[in-house]
Amino acid sequence: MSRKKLVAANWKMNGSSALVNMISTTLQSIAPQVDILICPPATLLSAFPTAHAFQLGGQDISAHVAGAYTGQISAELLLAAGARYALVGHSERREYQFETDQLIAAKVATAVAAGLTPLLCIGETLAERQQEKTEQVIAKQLAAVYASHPELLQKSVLAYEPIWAIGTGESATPEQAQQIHAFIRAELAKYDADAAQQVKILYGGSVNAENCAALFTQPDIDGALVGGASLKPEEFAQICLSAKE
Ligand SMILES: O=C[C@H](O)COP(=O)(O)O
Repeated sequence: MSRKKLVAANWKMNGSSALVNMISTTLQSIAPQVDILICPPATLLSAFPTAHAFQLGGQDISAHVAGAYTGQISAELLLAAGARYALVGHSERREYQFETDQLIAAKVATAVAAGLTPLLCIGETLAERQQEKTEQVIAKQLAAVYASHPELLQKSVLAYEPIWAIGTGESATPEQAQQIHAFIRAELAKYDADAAQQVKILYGGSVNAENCAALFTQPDIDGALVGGASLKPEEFAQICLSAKE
């Protein structure tokens, strides 16, 4: 099964209109050759030029459709601002905003119902890895979303982000990542065997221009979710080019 690679940028709480312009210019010639997604802070979504060959995404989405939810951003608002994807369940939201598996499942369903592609993030902490609980943790995170709603899988993209590798400079090795990606795909096959073969599973955690090529050669790694390196247009462009088939 060949899956086209997707390289996604998560700017987190960084960025500026100057970076929007720089990245748009830098990616102009690259974007048609590889699937690229930029997830800037929501306030910058509308700053992107309307004609661009990459996709835009939100970094989060409300589980609610509309209403009195101060500070939250609905799927409809994201769509109106040009987004076609939304990150859901990033570990920083699970940790700092206390997001539960149940809330994350509701957000995935809300995104799909509105026509946004959810990019669901999963992964284990260092302590969980050291206690050999990685597979158990990931199986639970996946089951929370797909066990009762397997139809959501064919509309999803996933990202495996070991929390110990995020922003630390210590990426998982290609072999470590591949092992977990294969496990994720096997778990997903329990819910929808066809969709499990087609779903893109990105790797995230200290991806940079040096380590991306080796990660992209692994059979179950379908791209990357890039944090820090996505704020450097030239380096991000190199990562995107490495993903070219
Ligand atoms: O969403 C992106 C991930 O958290 C990875 O961040 P990083 O590339 O800075 O480690």
